[in-house]
Amino acid sequence: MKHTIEEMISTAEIETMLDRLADEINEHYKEHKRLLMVGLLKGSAVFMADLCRRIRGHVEIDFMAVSSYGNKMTSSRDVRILKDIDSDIAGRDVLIVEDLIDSGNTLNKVKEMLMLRSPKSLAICTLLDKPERREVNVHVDFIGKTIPDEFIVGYGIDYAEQYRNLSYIAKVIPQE
Ligand SMILES: O=P(O)(O)OC[C@H]1O[C@H](OP(=O)(O)OP(=O)(O)O)[C@H](O)[C@@H]1O
Ligand code: HPA
Ligand SMILES: [Mg+2]
Repeated sequence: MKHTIEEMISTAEIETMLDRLADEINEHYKEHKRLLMVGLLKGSAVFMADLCRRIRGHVEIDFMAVSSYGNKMTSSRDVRILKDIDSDIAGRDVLIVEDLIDSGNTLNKVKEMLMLRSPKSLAICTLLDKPERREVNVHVDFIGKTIPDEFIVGYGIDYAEQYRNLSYIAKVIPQE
């Protein structure tokens, strides 16, 4: 699809969001023993790298790969688990780190799967939330920013695998 992109959230604004989210997470988990941060590949890789370095105490990171969008702009609702986490999460405090919640299908599926493994707690942190697009309800504990219904890219988030390397977040504008 022919398109252009337009900056929506600057690098400086992302930094401010990261600092605030880290403050909230550090406060929430101040008594924790071994927090496990679970990122959903590939979109959350950049966010995870920046967020985990702001979290204090014993922190472990792990990744899961799930994909529902492929090269399209709408959720297939068929959320496929491509790679599972390596860690045993029974009895652990687990924080899912996600770049973006759109329809909610991805996180709904991941949360359901991880809950079956009896974590001590399971919370969700997302950099961006698009509530207008929700198809299934998911409780989100930490939100960087609520955004309108635009297809976005950058800072780890792609359109057809492009733009993950941008240091800012942009919206995609389709062209004739
Ligand atoms: O709330 P949803 O409608 O499920 O959409 C959100 C998910 O979609 C994108 O991932 P995608 O499946 O494109 O994989 P990627 O992270 O590898 O880009 C994004 O990174 C979220 O994980
Ligand atoms: O806005 C988006 N951009 C990129 N990937 C996505 N997956 C769900 N929503 C989006
Ligand atoms: Mg994607």
